[in-house]
Formats: sequence, structure tokens, C-alpha cells
Amino acid sequence: MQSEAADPRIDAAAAESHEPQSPTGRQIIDFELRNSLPRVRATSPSSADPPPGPAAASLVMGTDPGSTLKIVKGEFGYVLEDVPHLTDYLSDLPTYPNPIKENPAYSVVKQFFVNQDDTVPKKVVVQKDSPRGIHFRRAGPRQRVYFESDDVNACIVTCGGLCPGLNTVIREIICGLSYMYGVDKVLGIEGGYRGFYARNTIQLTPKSVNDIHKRGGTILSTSRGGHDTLKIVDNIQDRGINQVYIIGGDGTQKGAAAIFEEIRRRRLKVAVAGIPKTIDNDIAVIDKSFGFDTAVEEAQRAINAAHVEAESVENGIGVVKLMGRYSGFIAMYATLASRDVDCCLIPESPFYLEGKGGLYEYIEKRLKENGHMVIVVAEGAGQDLIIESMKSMDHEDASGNKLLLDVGLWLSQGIKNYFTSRQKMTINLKYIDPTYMIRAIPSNASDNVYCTLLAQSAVHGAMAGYTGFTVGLVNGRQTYIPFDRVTEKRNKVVITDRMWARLLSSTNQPSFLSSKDVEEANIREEQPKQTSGEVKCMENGST
Ligand SMILES: Nc1ncnc2c1ncn2[C@@H]1O[C@H](COP(=O)(O)OP(=O)(O)O)[C@@H](O)[C@H]1O
Ligand SMILES: O=P(O)(O)OC[C@H]1O[C@](O)(COP(=O)(O)O)[C@@H](O)[C@@H]1O
Ligand SMILES: [Mg+2]
Repeated sequence: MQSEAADPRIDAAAAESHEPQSPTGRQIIDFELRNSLPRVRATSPSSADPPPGPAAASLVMGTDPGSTLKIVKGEFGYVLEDVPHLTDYLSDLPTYPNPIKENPAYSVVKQFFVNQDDTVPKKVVVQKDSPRGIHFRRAGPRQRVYFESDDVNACIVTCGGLCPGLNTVIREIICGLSYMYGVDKVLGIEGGYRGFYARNTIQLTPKSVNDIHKRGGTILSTSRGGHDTLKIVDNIQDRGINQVYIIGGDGTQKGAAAIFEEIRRRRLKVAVAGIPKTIDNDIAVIDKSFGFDTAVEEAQRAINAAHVEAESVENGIGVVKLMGRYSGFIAMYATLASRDVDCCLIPESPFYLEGKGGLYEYIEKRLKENGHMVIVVAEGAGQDLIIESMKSMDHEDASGNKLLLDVGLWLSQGIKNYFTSRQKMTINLKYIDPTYMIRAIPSNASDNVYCTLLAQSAVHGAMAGYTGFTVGLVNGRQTYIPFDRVTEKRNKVVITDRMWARLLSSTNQPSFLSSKDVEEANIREEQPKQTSGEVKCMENGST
């Protein structure tokens, strides 16, 4: 569900590819970590202990001061946005054969280990002469690991709102560490980020988590706010934790990036792995977030109930509010799947109520045609209209997320008032708000499998010494994505995309957009992401 807008990073990289070519056709560029760690010279591959990835990398100023992107450039505009590795800032780390080789379940697999240089393209729709473009490192087990089983002291934390599948991810991290890598020291951090310094921890074992995937929510509980980087890293250091698995959404991954930077600054041998979670599917780059399919499937039940209520009375209107603070993916996909929805309102697509082409006019027309209708509204839709009518100030939650006014109640009351005051027709409106029901359920079968693959990919990555990454599905392949890339912008519905057009044609609702709105939406989509810092490659020895 990613729009494939042109990405300026490719042109910049392709244009600069005049650096000396290594035998493998990649630029070898020295690089210096931005936060003044000792100069690290990129070297060509050595046979003794193959480095954790392509022969060399150039560190690129990231989008935020202090962060860095590890870029490897190849021929024909190939750009690997690599993830950090412990050896970027710790030299002479010993490596060990991956214990999976001894595991009967896996030893039968012919090609179990991922090739060091496997990467996955960010864009799969290309033309004949397209540059190869941005790639991410492929996830999976490596021949050699940077932790001995008994040395691993891992922890898991869940942050932000609930989402179906949280417990499955927790379970599979623990079982993956235990069954594949023989790791038995895994701590559960309770209550989100503040749990590192203000709550108890629980020892987690495969036995203690055996059936948690059948339960919604998170056995570790969660929270918003409370991210204190120094306190968290102090706690990680004090407890001797050396692998941190952080499950959460866009806010959480920003928090994980801050933890990674501080750990790198302190030169600690601690791998930080993010697993993206959000029911809103608002995380960039990845195909979709775990739990999203379960949420869309569960939303059908609410929409079906609204449709039954509406079609069972004269001029029945069913209104269903779904989750989606800034991104309306659940509402859009639930509407497309249902076929019973006459209007879907999302945060990304402005609408208006009164006057020609407005929502009220459409409702009246639809009721005359069909005798009933169903409206699905994402909780983040119409906030500007509500604020106007209620003159309320913006409020935020403990994490800084916008606190929403209840668009479902506001819209239902508005529709009732409109038809009552104009005596146009008597309507019967039923309002259904299943939001928390949908995110508090356990994940369905396909999400359970997806959670397993995500969790195992995170474990493989941390054991192989990668760090500062979010694991995610990109074009159907598990990959390791730099934190910067998943946090630099929010994934949103593109209302000039074919998928939104499919929705409009399925509901026959008005687009509520003027030609100016469409033009502005197209411009927004084409504009490159404005980065706060300049993304640039540093040449050999220079900055
Ligand atoms: N920019 C940020 N830097 C550091 N921590 C953050 C940032 N944004 C959010 N967090 C922390 O991440 C956690 C979850 O964020 P939140 O936005 O509530 O949920 P989600 O990560 O699911 O979107 C909270 O504890 C919050 O304090
Ligand atoms: O859990 P809260 O504080 O009620 O917040 C509800 C919000 O959490 C979400 O369910 C998910 O938000 P996050 O993924 O950012 O945690 C939003 O859809 C919804 O707007
Ligand atoms: Mg979020």
C-alpha cells in the first residue's frame, strides 16, 4: 500500500556514482560516523570473517542531526540503504557459527542462510531504463552470529496503542531465540518504555508464553509517553541487556532510534531491533503492519450490523466509526471489502456537509434511491470541521499524538439535526463504534503467520549483529529497514491513487474534492519528502 512516487535519493546517488569502483562494482568510500566516533575505514571484503554486509558503505547525513544513513552504491543507480551493525562502532568482535546449523528442524533446509549481499528493492514497478533504485537488506539467518547463546540477555517491550498480534510477536521472539539460538534469558519489560525504569520485569520462557497468541492485547501491558532515553539506556546497561526488541508504531520506532543512537554513543554491544506495530497502518515503507488484516476483517462485523439495522427500517442510516487517527486505511479497506458501504470518510480526504455536492445532499439522494445507507468514518476524519463547530483547542496524548474529538457522535448528531430541522424525511440513524473491540482481539491466522516471520526476522538480525533497524515486509520480502526510513514520514492514503478511485466507484460517493484539491493532492504526492537535514554522501575523507 505504498505509493511509488519518484524518489530523489536515487538520482542524487546515481549522479554521484563517480567514486572509484571496487572489484564488485561498488563504490568504496571512507566514512566517518557523524557523532565523532573513531574514524572507521570501509574495507574491501576479507575472506577470514566476511564483514556483515556489502564490502563498504558510506555514511550519509540522515534526516535528523546526529542520525546517519549507511549507503552502499552499485552500478546502474543501485543504492542500498543499509542498517547499522555492531562492527560499525565496535572492532574485533568475535563471531560464532550459527547454531541453527545443528538444529534438526532447519538442517534439512538446503539454502537456509541468507546470502550476505541479498537486498530487496523498494520499488518493484520499473521501466526499461529505470535506475535500480533504493534497496534494503534482506532479513534472515546469517552463517555467523555475534552472540553466543549463553551470552544473550534479551528484553522485549510493547509501546503505544493495542493491535491484534502483539502477543504473537512476543511469543515468537521468545520461541525463536530459544528454539533456533538456544537463548533462555529473555526479560519482559512491563508497561511500555517507562517500564525500563519504573516497573517490574518478568522472565519470559517458551512455556510461560505458550498460548498467549490466542489472547488480544499484550501480556507486557503498554503505555504512551514516558520515553526517557538516558534512563532507559542506563537501565539496559545496568541489567546487562544486550538485545532489545521494541514492538510499537511510528512513535515507538522514533523512541527506538533514540535508544539506538545513545547505545552507539556509549559504544555498547547491544542490538536494538524494532518490530513495527500499528492498527492504523501508518508506518512508511513496509507493505502493511501486522494486525491490519485482522482489524479489517473484524470491522466487517460492525459494518454488517450497521447494514442490517439500516436496511430493516425506513430511511435507515448506519454510521460506523473505525480507528485511524491520521491514516484512513482501515476504513478504506473495510469499505472495499464490505460492498455494503455508501460513503467512507477518512482523514486524508476532506469533505463538507451542507450545500451542493455536500454529504447531506448525498445522503438524501441515496435514501430516496435505496431506502437505507451505511457510512463508515475513520476517527481522524473531519476534525477540522468539528473544531470549527465546537471551537475546541487541539489536545494531545502523553506521546504527543493528537487527541481526537468523536467524529462518529458529531456526524450522527449533525445528520439527525439536518433531517429533523428541514422536515425533509424521517430518518432512523444507528451509530456503532467498534474501535476498541477491533484492536483488542487476537490476530487471525494470516496475521499470526506474519507475526511469526517478523519476530523470527528480528531475532535473526539481532543475532547477526545488526542493530538500529526495523524489520518489515517490503514487496513481500522480510527486510531490515533503517529507523530513519520508517520514521521520516507517515504512511497515508493517497486520494489520487487508483485504490481510492476504486473505493469511490464502489460507494458512488462524491469525492467532495474541488479540482484545486485534486491538483494540490497531486503536488503533495510528487514533492520529494522535505528532510530536516540534507541527505548527502561524504566523499573520500571529506565531509
Ligand atoms: N519522537 C519520539 N521520540 C522518542 N520517543 C517517542 C517519540 N514519539 C513517541 N515516543 C514514545 O513512543 C511510545 C509510543 O508512542 P505512541 O505514539 O504513543 O504509539 P505508537 O508508537 O504505537 O504510534 C511512547 O512511550 C512515546 O513516549
Ligand atoms: O489508545 P488510545 O490512547 O485511546 O488512542 C487511540 C489511538 O490509538 C490507535 O488505535 C493506534 O495508535 P498507535 O498505533 O499510534 O498507538 C489509533 O488508531 C487511535 O486513534
Ligand atoms: Mg502511532
